[in-house]
Amino acid sequence: MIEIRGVSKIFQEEKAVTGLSLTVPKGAIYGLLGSNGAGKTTLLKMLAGIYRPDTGSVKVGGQPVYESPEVKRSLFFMPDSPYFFQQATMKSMAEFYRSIYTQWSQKRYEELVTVFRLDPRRRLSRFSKGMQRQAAFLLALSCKPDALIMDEPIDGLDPVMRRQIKNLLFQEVAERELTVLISSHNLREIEDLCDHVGIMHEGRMLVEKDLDDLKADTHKIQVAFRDVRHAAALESKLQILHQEQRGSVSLYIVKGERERISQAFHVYDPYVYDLLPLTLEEIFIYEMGDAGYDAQPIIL
Ligand SMILES: Nc1ncnc2c1ncn2[C@@H]1O[C@H](COP(=O)(O)OP(=O)(O)OP(=O)(O)O)[C@@H](O)[C@H]1O
Repeated sequence: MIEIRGVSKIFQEEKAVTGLSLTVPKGAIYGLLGSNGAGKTTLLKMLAGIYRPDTGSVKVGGQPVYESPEVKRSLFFMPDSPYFFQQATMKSMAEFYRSIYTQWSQKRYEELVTVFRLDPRRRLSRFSKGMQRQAAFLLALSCKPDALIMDEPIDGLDPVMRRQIKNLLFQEVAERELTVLISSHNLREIEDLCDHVGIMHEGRMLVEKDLDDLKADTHKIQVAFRDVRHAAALESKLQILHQEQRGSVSLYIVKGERERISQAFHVYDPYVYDLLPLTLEEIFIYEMGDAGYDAQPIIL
């Protein structure tokens, strides 16, 4: 559905995105993670047809986005702060979107107005930040796009609304194979929502995987050896993302196949060996550390 191939974007001297490729299959929910300034918003704006890529191609349904108004009408882009016209109400924004999106569903709009309990005649500028977010979702879903592209969409929503919106997204994906691309720093949200994840850093894609595969590929291991000198030998055999000592127990974050890792450790006959589940937040921090983007101590 979404195919980005070798895309680059430079602003003045600033390389925002460099030779990046990404694929999102139809009906998938893809989470785009990355450090601040990694190029996520720039990538989303190229995908939405707002920026023209300097090199490479951005296609949706096989058609290039930037050149095609028709393809743009099949997408809905939600920027990190919702944009509405001055003086606009939800009703007037609905009229605007209805005139642009041929797939607009008035029935869906009315259903959603009832669910969200927002007054369609009230000025959007008088809504709270969270209510504006809700209004943006409501309008986006009423447009019935084939792909929904969202930059930091969860910010400012209360937990009940988050669950509500998550359920609505799942429903759209299950019923009509909506394709979703979300950029977020909220890893817990991404973990709950997404089936594919990409991690960006300095304009490039560091890792791109199925979330289950990503978790299956990175492991947290607690181990204690009878002879501590064994630890050094392991470094040449395994891709260790992180290691720390907690008394006599060592904690390792290791990339690779579970069985192979277990075999490598068991050569040294550890008296403790536990494989523990890893959260997406841990994977993110260790992957970024591996790319040289470590959390430095900031207490001065
Ligand atoms: N319009 C612009 N003009 C000049 N430089 C820009 C512009 N937009 C983005 N950049 C630069 O491109 C790089 C990537 O920015 P971008 O906003 O895409 O990152 P991001 O991953 O969305 O960051 P964050 O997570 O902090 O929101 C940054 O170095 C930024 O300064």
